[in-house]
Amino acid sequence: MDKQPASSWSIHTRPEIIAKYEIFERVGSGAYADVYRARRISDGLTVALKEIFDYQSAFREIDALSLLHGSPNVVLMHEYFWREDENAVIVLEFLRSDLSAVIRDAKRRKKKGSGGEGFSVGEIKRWMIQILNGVDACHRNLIVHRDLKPGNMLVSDDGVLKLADFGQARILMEPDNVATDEEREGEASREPPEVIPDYVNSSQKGSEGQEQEVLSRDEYFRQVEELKAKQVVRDDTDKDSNVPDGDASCLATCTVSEMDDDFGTNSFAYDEEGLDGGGEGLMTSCVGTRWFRPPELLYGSTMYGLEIDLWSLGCVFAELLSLEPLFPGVSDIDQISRVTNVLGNLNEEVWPGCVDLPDYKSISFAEVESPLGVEGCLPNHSGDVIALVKKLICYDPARRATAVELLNDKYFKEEPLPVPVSELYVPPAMSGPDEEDSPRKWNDYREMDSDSDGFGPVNVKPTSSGFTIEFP
Ligand SMILES: Nc1ncnc2c1ncn2[C@@H]1O[C@H](COP(=O)(O)OP(=O)(O)OP(=O)(O)O)[C@@H](O)[C@H]1O
Repeated sequence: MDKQPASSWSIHTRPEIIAKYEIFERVGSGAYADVYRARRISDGLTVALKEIFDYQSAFREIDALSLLHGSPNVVLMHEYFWREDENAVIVLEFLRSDLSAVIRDAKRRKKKGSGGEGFSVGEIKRWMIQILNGVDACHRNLIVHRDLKPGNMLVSDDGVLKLADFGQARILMEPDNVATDEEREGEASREPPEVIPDYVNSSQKGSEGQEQEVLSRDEYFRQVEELKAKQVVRDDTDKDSNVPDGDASCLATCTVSEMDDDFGTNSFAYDEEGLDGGGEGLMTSCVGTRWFRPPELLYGSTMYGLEIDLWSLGCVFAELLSLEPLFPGVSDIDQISRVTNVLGNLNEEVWPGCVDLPDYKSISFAEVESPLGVEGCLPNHSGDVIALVKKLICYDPARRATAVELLNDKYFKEEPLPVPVSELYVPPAMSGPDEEDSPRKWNDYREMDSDSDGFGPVNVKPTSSGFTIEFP
């Protein structure tokens, strides 16, 4: 979705927000959102204000973060602001860094010879345990994140990792709960309230305020198995059109220059393009970030489940081990080709049923005589850890290990043990303002966003309670 030219300004004109938050500099910008550092006026808490330009993406993020509220390895949503005809703004805990910066720094230190050979085994275990805990929380709640990558794993100064960016997440529902058309119409009018109260002191609640059901391990697996078997999903958030994402494949619809320009690190969700194939419960395959996208999506599947996150998890695991992306494809076809060179050709032997994938017949590669294997991508690593990565990086989604299965693996319990979180190294910010003392003030935005506002020059004057903007 194109950004509105004035979007990055609108947050500063929202009285309900500036009454509660002092907004500083923009700290990030993604495909669907701008993120600002801010201070909660009531108690001085530093927060991130995420202004989301896309309705569907906002709904997804709010729904998922409401369900996941209180999960230690998922970013905390304090509250959100939602008004008709305005961008949604969600208030998140502020985390300064992310795993991609941590990996980049480790790689830089390794190159300079100043920081050893990358992460220690104990560090890798601790990072992975945190990631797995976050993914397990999502999957227990039947939330498929659909865009797991190091850049979406935020990291606090003291080493706590939290999954973030749920703009592409889906909540999978059991078949019995799939809405009828009438129910969907009714739901279309359901919108979050304008402002939801701060969550900080509340107990863990679901998005509708109900107590969050705690699933037993058996119940969790039972639900996952049931979903795997039936593969029925309900999109709770397609309120605009009341249609599922459709069955158009990524290769059919997304192999355009845009896909080739992103160098594999940007996120895509093509839901808003109306990929309406009319199939009940289908999802788009055009999600996620190419380097972390599993084969089923690359081959155009629209019937997938939690397992897509497990493939991405495997890619992140491998990247922690080698400090290099596992499959850095430069196009979708190159992406599939890289996977094939490592895992061998995709056929019924390795994944029964793969011939039914929408794009299976339209993509073929020469026979790969001797695939590299995951071990070939991770030289100098133990057989144990490679076996673990292989449990995630395998063609057949049904064979991928769940997050909780991995967490229970002996690898994480044996020597060398995971280091304490406080011993994880988080690189200092490369640049940027002093967080507490010299925040960028309103006038900075005129310069920062001069290319993105549609207003022309404006006069911003601080006042005792906030600021005023004059449009000459
Ligand atoms: N809670 C937070 N604390 C600090 N910075 C954040 C926070 N959330 C997001 N950011 C920053 O803002 C950037 C964009 O946020 P995010 O990835 O959530 O937006 P998006 O538009 O959904 O992104 P994408 O293009 O990956 O889908 C992040 O890369 C990060 O730098």
